[in-house]
Amino acid sequence: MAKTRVYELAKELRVSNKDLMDTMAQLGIYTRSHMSVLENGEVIKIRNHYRQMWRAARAAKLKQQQAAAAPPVAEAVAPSQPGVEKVAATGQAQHITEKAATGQPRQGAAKAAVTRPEGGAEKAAAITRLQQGAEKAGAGQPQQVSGKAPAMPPAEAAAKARSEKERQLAGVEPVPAAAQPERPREQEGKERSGKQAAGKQQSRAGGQQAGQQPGRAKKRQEEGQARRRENKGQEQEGRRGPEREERPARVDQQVQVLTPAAAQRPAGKGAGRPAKNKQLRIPKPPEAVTKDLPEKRRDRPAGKPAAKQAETGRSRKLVELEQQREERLLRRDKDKNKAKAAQQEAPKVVRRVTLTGSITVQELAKRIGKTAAEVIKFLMGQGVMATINKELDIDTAAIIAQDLGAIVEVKEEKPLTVLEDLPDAPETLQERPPVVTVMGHVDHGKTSLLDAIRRTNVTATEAGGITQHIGAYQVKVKNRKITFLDTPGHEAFTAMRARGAQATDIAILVVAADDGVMPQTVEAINHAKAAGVPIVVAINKIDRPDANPDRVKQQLTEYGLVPEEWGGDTIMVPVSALKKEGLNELLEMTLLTADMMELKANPNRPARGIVIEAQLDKGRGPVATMLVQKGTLKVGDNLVAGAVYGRVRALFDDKGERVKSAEPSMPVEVLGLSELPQAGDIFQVVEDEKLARQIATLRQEERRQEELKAAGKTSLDDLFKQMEAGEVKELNLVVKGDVQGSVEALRAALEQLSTSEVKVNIIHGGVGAITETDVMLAAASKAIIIGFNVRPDANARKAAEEAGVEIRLYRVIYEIIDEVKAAMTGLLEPVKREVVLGRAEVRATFKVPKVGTVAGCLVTDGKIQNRALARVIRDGVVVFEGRIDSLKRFKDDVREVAQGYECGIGLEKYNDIKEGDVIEAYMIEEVKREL
Ligand SMILES: Nc1nc2c(ncn2[C@@H]2O[C@H](COP(=O)(O)OP(=O)(O)OP(=O)(O)O)[C@@H](O)[C@H]2O)c(=O)[nH]1
Repeated sequence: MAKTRVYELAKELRVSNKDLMDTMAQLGIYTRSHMSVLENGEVIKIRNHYRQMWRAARAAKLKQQQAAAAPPVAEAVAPSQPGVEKVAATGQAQHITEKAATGQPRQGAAKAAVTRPEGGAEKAAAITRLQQGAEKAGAGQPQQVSGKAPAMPPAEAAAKARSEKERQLAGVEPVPAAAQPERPREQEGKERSGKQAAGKQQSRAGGQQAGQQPGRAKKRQEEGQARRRENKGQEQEGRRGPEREERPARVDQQVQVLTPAAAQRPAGKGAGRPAKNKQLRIPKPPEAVTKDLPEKRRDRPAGKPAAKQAETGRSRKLVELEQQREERLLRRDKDKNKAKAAQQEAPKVVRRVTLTGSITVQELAKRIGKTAAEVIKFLMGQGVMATINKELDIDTAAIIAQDLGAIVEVKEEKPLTVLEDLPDAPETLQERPPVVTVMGHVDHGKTSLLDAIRRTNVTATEAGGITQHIGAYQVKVKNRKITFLDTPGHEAFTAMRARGAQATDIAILVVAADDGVMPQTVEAINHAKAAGVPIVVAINKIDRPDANPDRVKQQLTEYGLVPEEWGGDTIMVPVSALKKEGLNELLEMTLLTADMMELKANPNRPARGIVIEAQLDKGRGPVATMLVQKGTLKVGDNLVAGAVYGRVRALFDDKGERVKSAEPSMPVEVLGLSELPQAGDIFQVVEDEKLARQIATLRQEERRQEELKAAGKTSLDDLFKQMEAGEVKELNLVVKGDVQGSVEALRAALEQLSTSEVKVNIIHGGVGAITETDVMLAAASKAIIIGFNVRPDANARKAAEEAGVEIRLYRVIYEIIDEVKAAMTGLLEPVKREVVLGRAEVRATFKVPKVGTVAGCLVTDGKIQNRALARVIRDGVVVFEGRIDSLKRFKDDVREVAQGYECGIGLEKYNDIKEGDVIEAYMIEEVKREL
């Protein structure tokens, strides 16, 4: 579709470019110049605006005209419709009389000037002639007619119509058809008094007589010629069939019954006509006509049969036939008008439409209660060619719907992948069990404690103990439940947090009373703190002779955990998992903490929760352990879990028993998923499987895209950019060092770098190599790992790569401080980037004395430069990195060899080159950092 430029639209709307651009600005459409291209929606909006302005102006003018035209409309006559004029022209004086008496249309006169500008001159002349003819025919006193209300000469009428049109276009109030109000009165008077208005034949005879009168012959001849010209065109139209006759009916708004004046019509041939023929049609206001009728129809002159008859002097028979035909058509018009009036009387239904995105023509039509054809027609009117299946953008659709009479509400559609977690009304919330995770240093007794709790509180009633089926279970304490996530360590914890999910309400930190606070204890504290989860400390192994709970308490204060008895707010319970001592107290304290947290959920809603773990079962397919957080999960529910979907086929509780539903905080094993979800994925019940599948598919695609990007994580290099963009307000760091002293020093120095814009947060500091756990914590907290004199182990490196966590390694403490500082101020050193120059494939190898092994190569890609950095790649693995030592073409040393040429390459201090290896030449380029 062709684009519309501002100046084109200005031309079309007949306004200046500046005026148009001013109006556009009012409409909120801004363009640079008159050459700017406008969107279709904008063009429609502007056109509609102008159209509305014009309508308003016309309506105002019409009102003024009506107000100015006293005496009442009933006395005015100015037949505006082709049918009316036609009847009059055939000499049917009584028609004119009736119409004049019912007062049709001064409006019509104005309309003739307004809406039929082109034909205005001719029409004015025709009207004048018709009136003359009618008067003569009716009264038989032409002298009186001409004396009282001299007919406007055609030229004058044409000029008048033209000036009327010009005024209209110029926005000047047109003068109401000044000469016309007098005529109807005359006609009416004459026709009422004179019995001469007896019928068509008489009037025709009158016309003929008048034509024979001496002195008038010339005038009649002129008029006859003018009429011939008009009627020629009309005759052609007449041949197009009844369609033409129907047109006035389309314009009509209502049908008026016979007026008293018409009822008193004298007897004659016309009197024998059915009463329905005397019904008058009131035309629509001019603007409606202008809108509804195409230009060519509006321009059409009228009065065909009268002129035709007068001109050709056809036989009476013919005229009668014609008259009958007209009557038939008028009857049809009347029926149509009746139906139309009935339609118009019916209450108008205004549709309310909510648009959420693009929509097809067909769908829009359906929504606004129109036919597709109506919408297409509207679009065509705006210069937009559309098919039924054309997709309309939301703005265009809104404009169309509004213009076609609907009330439109536009709502942007949320991406389908995001399932909104609707908040529950406070009154729907009910208390739910707390979800607890046990954390602590290795061998401090996490597993023993979980076991002891389970055995004392779950198995007590069941002989022979219980086999735990899933990675979570519930225990009962004083008729209240506590849910334990059986995932010792931080893996599940951090994995979940990395996905933005938080399953845990409370963390139980296990510290062995004989061992005290250890590195993983600190890690656990930092994890819990980063997640904002309250900690209940279980000081374990108090049965041990060397147990020293107070020392543990003392150590914990260093990490901000101060026991209640020392004035702090951390609950610390001495326990022995081995001896099952203090367990109830620990559980009670846990419940107390939960009470303070007021953990509530609405069980009466579609379930939502977290995937705790998932595995593929040979017989049962994907099996996921899920923790319901809100609502109740039921068998048969359709759900989406991360990027997978499914329908709950069966539910099993922590004892492996089949259940029908799972309430908030209940862990449950779910069967029926399409694939394996990931730990930490959020699951949500949706209405139907189709929607679930749709969301899951979109999420899969989204995840793929995210993996490709692997960006979005904080990195020191673009820290400043992220700070500027307001994306980063806190710089989270995980600091690992070789000794505790350096870690502490680093922590203090880095924290001091905090500014008003960015706070430096050391979320974890520890001694030893960078581990996978560090990476997981960093990933969950969007942190950067700083390694001082330590290196990441293989797993950590891999995990960091996968999670997109940045690990920065240093050997000098000041370097760390300087770099973080520089990153925060956007002044980091230029980035070094590798640029590959080219590749060469080794086709043969030669041993050259004193030089070593030389590779005979073909440059397959780019170029190879002498002394360039190079690496040898064998089966996709880099086996050597160094520099090109020699480069020869035949026996000559060359600086570079281009693609497609053979060459000999010698590598610096590397002779183990083999046939099939690829030598990649590259250089390191310094790229200036962009702020
Ligand atoms: N004396 C005594 N020993 C305990 C107690 N709790 C655990 N242990 C012992 O401590 C050792 C480690 O206990 P676990 O429960 O495996 O400790 P953990 O923290 O789960 O260890 P990881 O699973 O390796 O992280 C075992 O030999 C337990 O028997 C206790 O309360 N008293």
